[in-house]
Amino acid sequence: MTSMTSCTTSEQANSQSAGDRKRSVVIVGGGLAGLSAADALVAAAPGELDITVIEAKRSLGGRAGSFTDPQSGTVVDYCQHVAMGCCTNFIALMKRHGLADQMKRFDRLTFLHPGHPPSPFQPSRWLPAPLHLMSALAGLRYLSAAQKRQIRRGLWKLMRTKPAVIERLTASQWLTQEGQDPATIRLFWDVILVSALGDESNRVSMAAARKVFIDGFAAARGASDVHVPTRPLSELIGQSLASSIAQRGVRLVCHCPIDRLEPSETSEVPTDGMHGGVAWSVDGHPYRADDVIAAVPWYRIESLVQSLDDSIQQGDRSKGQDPSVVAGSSNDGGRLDRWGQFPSSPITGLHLWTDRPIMTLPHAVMVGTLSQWVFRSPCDFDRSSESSNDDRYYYQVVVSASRQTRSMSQQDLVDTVWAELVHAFPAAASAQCLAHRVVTDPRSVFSVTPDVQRCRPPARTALPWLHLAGDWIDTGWPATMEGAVISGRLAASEVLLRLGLPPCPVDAGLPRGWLARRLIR
Ligand SMILES: Cc1cc2nc3c(=O)[nH]c(=O)nc-3n(C[C@H](O)[C@H](O)[C@H](O)COP(=O)(O)OP(=O)(O)OC[C@H]3O[C@@H](n4cnc5c(N)ncnc54)[C@H](O)[C@@H]3O)c2cc1C
Repeated sequence: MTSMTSCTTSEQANSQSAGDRKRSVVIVGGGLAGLSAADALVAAAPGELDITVIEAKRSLGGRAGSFTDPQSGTVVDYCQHVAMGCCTNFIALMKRHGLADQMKRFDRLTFLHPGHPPSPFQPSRWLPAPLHLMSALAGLRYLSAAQKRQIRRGLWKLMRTKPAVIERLTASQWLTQEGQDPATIRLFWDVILVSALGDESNRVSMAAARKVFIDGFAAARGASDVHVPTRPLSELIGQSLASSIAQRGVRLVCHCPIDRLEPSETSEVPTDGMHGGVAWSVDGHPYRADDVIAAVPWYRIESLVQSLDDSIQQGDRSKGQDPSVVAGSSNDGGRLDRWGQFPSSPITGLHLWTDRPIMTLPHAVMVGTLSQWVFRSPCDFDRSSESSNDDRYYYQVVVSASRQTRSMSQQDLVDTVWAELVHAFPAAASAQCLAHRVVTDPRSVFSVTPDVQRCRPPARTALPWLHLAGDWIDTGWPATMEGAVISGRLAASEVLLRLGLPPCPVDAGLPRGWLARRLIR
């Protein structure tokens, strides 16, 4: 990509003379949050800002990335990502950059339980939300009539319950309290929650769970559609999205880890009486800017801002503000040591290459098995497997909150998953698994526990020049591409407010249907 530079060739980042100097913004971290912040800034103040995104790795996109399989040379995602229809800010970002057609939308899922025939799950396109879910729920053949009644009762109660009432409870506490039996929790609520929140119902906050079921299913038709990338994420986000943002005038610097952030002590960053900041690269290069957005994961932020800890704690920017909305004020949300300690949850992607096709469905949700989702090669959706000329067929099985796999050998894991696939897809019985690769990121996502939910900071910090982005800040969303994109827009808004410009809007989601507006509190 021509618009990207590496650390050593990026001296021009600070080279403008004072006279023609534009106000500068450095964004540390080139994942979706950092790219979204750059996109929002360049759109809100075209030509007015000197924007640089600095990324530690050789490529952009962060966790939404891919690797090259050394055996076949094919590029596959570390882990399959999907967005739901309710992820309107992420989808809008892709649309703005002409990439929406590279995500394929599915309004029908298939649930597979080993003891039952396949269950299609397709919400009605005609009934108003939330009634549109009823026929889909009725079609889940592995649930008994009594379990479906329990689920309908639970969903009804959830619609009538305000998030504040349940924010201190875990999902399993609330579900048990509301009379959901363990089998119903395991076969229905957990199936959705573990894949949407990346963690189990006995850990995640019920308020986060409510968001999944209300915003992701009940509030609007189309909210539960899944959008699946048809190209590897490294191409879609790391290259196409990043290039498009660069073409609008954003400088991208890769392979340049930032060591620490400091306030600027020099007049090189003349400001409105407020100092800017300096992002120091590990090789000692200073990137000075009026505003710095730290768009790194929760487990990296502490080391970056360590030297600022005191000033963040003592900053007086919160004067006149609600203390609960300013990171660095004395509430829990401002405790730097808390952010770094957010618990994480692992997700495992099991990549399998077979000698023949094993499934014709594009993807399926697997229930009551170690495997949770299986995807056919997303690049293959528009071709039937039978007509593909490739001599190997690629599948990915995803296991979220995969702590239980830690005690399994890789071979045991592959054997277990393969046996589950053979049971679910008879064609797999005659197929040979030619190669496999297991990729587990132990810090895939932060766990949205009730404690974490209370401590997530806003984009604004007590230091006027420093703003936070990343899926872990307080966006109201769990660790998702949507949360990352919103966080970037919130951080960009802080920069714009300092410039006296209006903040950039955050899309509030799909409009609720008339009945949903009446029923959902
Ligand atoms: C296995 C897995 C499966 C997932 N599945 C889904 C899914 O299906 N749907 C969904 O919506 N979301 C999914 N997610 C979550 C989604 O990937 C993340 O929420 C999102 O990508 C986070 O973006 P981010 O920019 O906040 O953080 P990141 O992507 O982590 O980006 C942060 C960037 O900062 C860089 N960085 C860190 N330290 C420094 C430094 N010192 N200097 C410079 N740069 C630095 C990192 O290299 C990285 O590129 C999944 C995540 C994982 C890991």
